[in-house]
Amino acid sequence: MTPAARLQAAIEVLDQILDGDAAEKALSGWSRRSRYAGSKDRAAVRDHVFTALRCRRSHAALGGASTGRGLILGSLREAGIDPKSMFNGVGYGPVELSDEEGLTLRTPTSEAERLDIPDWLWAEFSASLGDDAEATATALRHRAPVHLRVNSKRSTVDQAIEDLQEDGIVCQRHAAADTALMVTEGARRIRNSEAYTSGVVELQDAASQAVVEALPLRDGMSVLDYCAGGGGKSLAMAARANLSLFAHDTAPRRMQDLPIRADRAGVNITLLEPQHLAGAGPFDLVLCDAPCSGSGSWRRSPEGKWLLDAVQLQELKETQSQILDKAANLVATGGVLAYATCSVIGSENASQVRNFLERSSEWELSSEHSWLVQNGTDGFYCAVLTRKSVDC
Ligand SMILES: C[S@@+](CC[C@H](N)C(=O)[O-])C[C@H]1O[C@@H](n2cnc3c(N)ncnc32)[C@H](O)[C@@H]1O
Repeated sequence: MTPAARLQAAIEVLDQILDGDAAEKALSGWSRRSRYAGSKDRAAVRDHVFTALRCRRSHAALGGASTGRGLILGSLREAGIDPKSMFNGVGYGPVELSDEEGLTLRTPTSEAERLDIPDWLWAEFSASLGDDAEATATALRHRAPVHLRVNSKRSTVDQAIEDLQEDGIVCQRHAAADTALMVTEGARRIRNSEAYTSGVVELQDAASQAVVEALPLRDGMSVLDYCAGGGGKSLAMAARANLSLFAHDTAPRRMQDLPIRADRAGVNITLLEPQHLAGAGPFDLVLCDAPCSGSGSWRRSPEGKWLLDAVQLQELKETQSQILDKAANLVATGGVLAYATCSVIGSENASQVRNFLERSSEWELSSEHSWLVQNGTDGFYCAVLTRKSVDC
């Protein structure tokens, strides 16, 4: 496919997404219909689509319309490419620019529009991040790096780097966590590599790994991953110590791949169905990787940025505080409750923990950590709380 034909394909996929389809569904539908497209074409179309979704507001302004065509036009203008070189009706590329499209060049007017944050959230986003708000929003407009976690049950970091190199995947250590690697070349080969299929590495953002590093895990502890989802944190915890480890999620089907992943990693994780939670515990440590706005990972899932609204954010905060209360009851005296989100919004993070501490006097804050997107990871927050001993 020519570069212009790839843009036209992205326009069609974006129109489907703007009509309500999920990005992955629209992209896989296009791939199925486009047998002529090679792997480089698919990757390029995907990149165009995700760039447009990350920068949806500013590119719509620059392109004059919130349509696939407007977004792609806006992205060319931001990149300093003359749109007429692509929108020229040649081959399978986009048809020529109309007079109106040729003229439209509205630069974003507000901070929120320029930085691609929804208006309703801008005040809270900027208050939460203070001087870091602009850098965070800017980082969220760009593609996320690919990170791997080296499974210390299977290998060392140096050995994993060598193994990956043999499969054409070049990595370097990431400063955020001692198990974290950043992939600099060959990311598309990961899933077929020997290191991945044999459980030496897992795909996981470095901040997710850092959250697990911040937990005081020791051999012999009983641990519950209360919001386990696909089990990324469970697997990372299992690799750090010999634990009696349980995974729970209110939607157990989200954990369906966890047994296979645990097998590949050579670790044991027991799935705990919601109906068995009441009789379980107490645990030495409970991790709540709570459902949240996902604002720290919007560069990976940019649709979330535009789908979230104020009502949903409020509902998420209510769920977060209920989760804290329920999970706290499962922790043994002297044990640890860890609360984490991939959000950069203060009311989902430190404020939740402050409110919890105000209503639960037997808890104290042991440590608090946050990771910023502009430092090369997803945005994350984690608080580690300790249940005071009875005689305190
Ligand atoms: C941020 S995701 C977890 C990601 C996962 N820990 C990982 O590292 O891959 C949050 C999870 O919380 C679950 N969840 C939502 N409400 C819950 C609740 N009230 N109790 C337990 N889990 C809940 C969701 O189904 C979702 O899988």
